[in-house]
Amino acid sequence: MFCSRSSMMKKLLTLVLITRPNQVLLGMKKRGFGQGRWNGFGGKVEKGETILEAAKRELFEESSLKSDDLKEIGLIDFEFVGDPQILEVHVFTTSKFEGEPTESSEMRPQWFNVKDIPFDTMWPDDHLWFPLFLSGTKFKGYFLFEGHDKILKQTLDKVDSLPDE
Ligand SMILES: CNc1ncnc2c1ncn2[C@@H]1O[C@H](COP(=O)(O)OP(=O)(O)OP(=O)(O)O)[C@@H](O)[C@H]1O
Repeated sequence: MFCSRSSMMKKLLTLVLITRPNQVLLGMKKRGFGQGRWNGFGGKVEKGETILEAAKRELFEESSLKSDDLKEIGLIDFEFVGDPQILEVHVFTTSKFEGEPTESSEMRPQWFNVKDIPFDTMWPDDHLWFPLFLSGTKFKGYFLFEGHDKILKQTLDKVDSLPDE
């Protein structure tokens, strides 16, 4: 199979943010990448599935929620100094879902008021783009990290549409 240099260097990931009036559902990551931080639900896109399918699957695996209404709202590239692989994170949101948030081996879900989002215990990029997500504005971003706590470079732009739509 032919893989272009850019696709070889990219890892596709999903991130799903579930909302209800004035609240957002976050999960405390219990293990693996981003352990100890609140985040949306998501993970790696597996072979043979679309990005949207991966988003739905990870949402269900990590929170027990199902949704057929995920809308892509953001696209973020993350780069880490010393690592050639870019993480391409597709951010989805919906307020239409079924089920009760349930703790999984990976995530402990909790509703947060939008005025009370625990940015101090989240990835440092989140407080920069959450306002766009919360206001329903589509966005594209790029963040260069040194380690997991420091952003060295960033871009963040509002967009009218995202490539996969
Ligand atoms: C650097 N700044 C960041 N800011 C906000 N969110 C970030 C992030 N970097 C990664 N993310 C998200 O973190 C999850 C990791 O998922 P991750 O545990 O690696 O995937 P998956 O569940 O497939 O893993 P296992 O195969 O079980 O290890 C995934 O939603 C991804 O979008």
